[in-house]
Amino acid sequence: MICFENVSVTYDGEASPTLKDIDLTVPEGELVLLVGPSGVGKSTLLGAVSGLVPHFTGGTLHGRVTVGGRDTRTHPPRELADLAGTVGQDPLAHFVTDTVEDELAYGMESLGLAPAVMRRRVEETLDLLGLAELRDRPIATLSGGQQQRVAIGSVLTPHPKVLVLDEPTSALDPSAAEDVLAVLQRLVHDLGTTVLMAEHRLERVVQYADQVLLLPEATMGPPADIMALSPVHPPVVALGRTADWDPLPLTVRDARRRAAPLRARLADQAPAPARQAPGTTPALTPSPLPDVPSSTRAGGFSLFGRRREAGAPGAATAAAPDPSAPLVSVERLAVRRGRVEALRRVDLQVRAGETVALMGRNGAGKSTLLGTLVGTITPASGTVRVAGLVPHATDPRTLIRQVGLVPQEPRDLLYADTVAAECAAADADAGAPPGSCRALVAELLPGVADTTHPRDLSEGQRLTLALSVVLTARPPLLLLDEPTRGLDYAAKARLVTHLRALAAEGHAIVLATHDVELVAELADRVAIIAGGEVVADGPTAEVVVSSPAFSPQVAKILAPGPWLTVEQVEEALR
Ligand SMILES: Nc1ncnc2c1ncn2[C@@H]1O[C@H](COP(=O)(O)OP(=O)(O)OP(=O)(O)O)[C@@H](O)[C@H]1O
Ligand SMILES: Nc1ncnc2c1ncn2[C@@H]1O[C@H](COP(=O)(O)OP(=O)(O)OP(=O)(O)O)[C@@H](O)[C@H]1O
Repeated sequence: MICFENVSVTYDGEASPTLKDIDLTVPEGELVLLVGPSGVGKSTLLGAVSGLVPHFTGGTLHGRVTVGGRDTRTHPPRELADLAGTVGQDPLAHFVTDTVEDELAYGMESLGLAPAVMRRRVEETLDLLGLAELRDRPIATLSGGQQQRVAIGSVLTPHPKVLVLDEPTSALDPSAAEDVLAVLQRLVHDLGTTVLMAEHRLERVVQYADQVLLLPEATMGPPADIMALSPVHPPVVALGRTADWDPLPLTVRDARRRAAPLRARLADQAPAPARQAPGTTPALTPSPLPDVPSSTRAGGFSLFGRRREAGAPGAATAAAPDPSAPLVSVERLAVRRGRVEALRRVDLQVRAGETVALMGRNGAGKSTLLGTLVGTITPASGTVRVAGLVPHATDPRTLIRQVGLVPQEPRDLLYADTVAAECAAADADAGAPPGSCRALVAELLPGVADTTHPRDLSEGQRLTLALSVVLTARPPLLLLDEPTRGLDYAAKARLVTHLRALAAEGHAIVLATHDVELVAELADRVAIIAGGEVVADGPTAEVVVSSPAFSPQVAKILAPGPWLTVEQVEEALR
């Protein structure tokens, strides 16, 4: 159904091709999973199928890509719309209408489907993707995960023969991801739809794949064969490799069947805490917490995406911190966003050196809570204090000394024309030695070019740049909203090492994430938010294992043992 014949893609200004001599065939009615390290060219390959590469991205494509027999070089994306539905990494770029219901109907309207058919499919899709309550909502007011569901729903309604999906579950909560994958599997099995999907969180998807395509080699084969050699693989495969299980399990169920001897070996041991020893320094030499920068960044944006009032004097002064007091103190917090009561009766305390994960369904209120901590969202009632300051009433230049946010959309933080310029501005803002931010980018994700425009970076590269900009400022409180989209497992591991080291130095970290594996590796505590309220708050090991949706794979495989990560098991077996 999809054919690549000797395909190479070279972006303008690049010396070497991003994709080189790719030959492959995706058969009709199969779900093929595209995997590979961050920045290897997965989105480029998907873009060549949907026709976005090179029609919209620029660059040169050599060779031939056909979808259902149509050559994507001579058929621009609109001439493929009846055949292939595409969801890219940025749902906002995808939307053409303003409300959820209109967006679900739009693709069918352009294809001229009968109104009765359109009505039925919109209703079906609203139910399938849990969007019924949001049907009249303006898309701009939805949470990140809610937007991603709408983007997926809008390509499902026209029933295309081919679906091209770029990290379709990256902003979804674990159960929403399962729902979406179950829908895709049903389309593949019942309607013979062909799905080509790139995804980093293989623990969510690998069991649904008929074949896996690994870049940069462009090797394609059965999932177990490819996972045996792939540098990117989910924890279940890493555990299988550690325990020498053959054949390699791809699902928790398969692994549990083999795990009895391993469980017995581990029975009298306790996991080492998944933390770096205190005093271990991060790869970058720590600089003192920055003073208020005298320069403002070009465009006047602060590190948390708010326009600075140039020259405005500080509205509040930082009180000398009391070391015994929590760095973050939230009491009886309520927040309204339009008609929505996004948070109510929220209490949360975070101390210096603690890492707290906020988890919960899409739309639960996680980003809203981070927004109140960084002062971009004003409470309706209750109190929020960060280092003794009231964030929404504090001058950004004062607050920036205490708190930095990597937003869910890293683009919101980036405005320079090149990676190098972005990093230089971050160093200047933070008062850090020149080169600090650039060194951090290189440490977290090697291979990012200095001269690339942040717009042209891959998803993982762009997130790494945004993370580096904020981490360079080294604020006492670090807020990270879904900090692993687009990151491969190795980049995630390096980020975890860096964040652990910062926590060991006394920085507090609050992250909102659906990445249960990251939480298992990193967080001391987990707070689960549901319907705007904190419904659980406790040590990671206790909270995540009490809910299958938030449990990492290792915990499920080795239950009732207390193990959360492959790293802990490896250490115990040494
Ligand atoms: N329009 C463009 N112009 C120039 N370079 C580009 C453009 N789009 C992508 N690139 C570069 O091509 C490389 C591959 O990017 P691509 O987005 O295809 O990677 P990816 O495998 O999807 O990454 P991720 O896993 O982070 O999403 C990256 O180095 C990126 O900087
Ligand atoms: N500007 C807005 N106007 C109205 N409602 C909004 C607005 N922004 C967010 N909301 C609503 O507030 C609620 C909380 O949204 P929030 O973004 O905090 O959720 P979240 O837990 O971060 O979700 P996700 O996991 O999908 O990112 C959701 O119901 C969302 O639809």
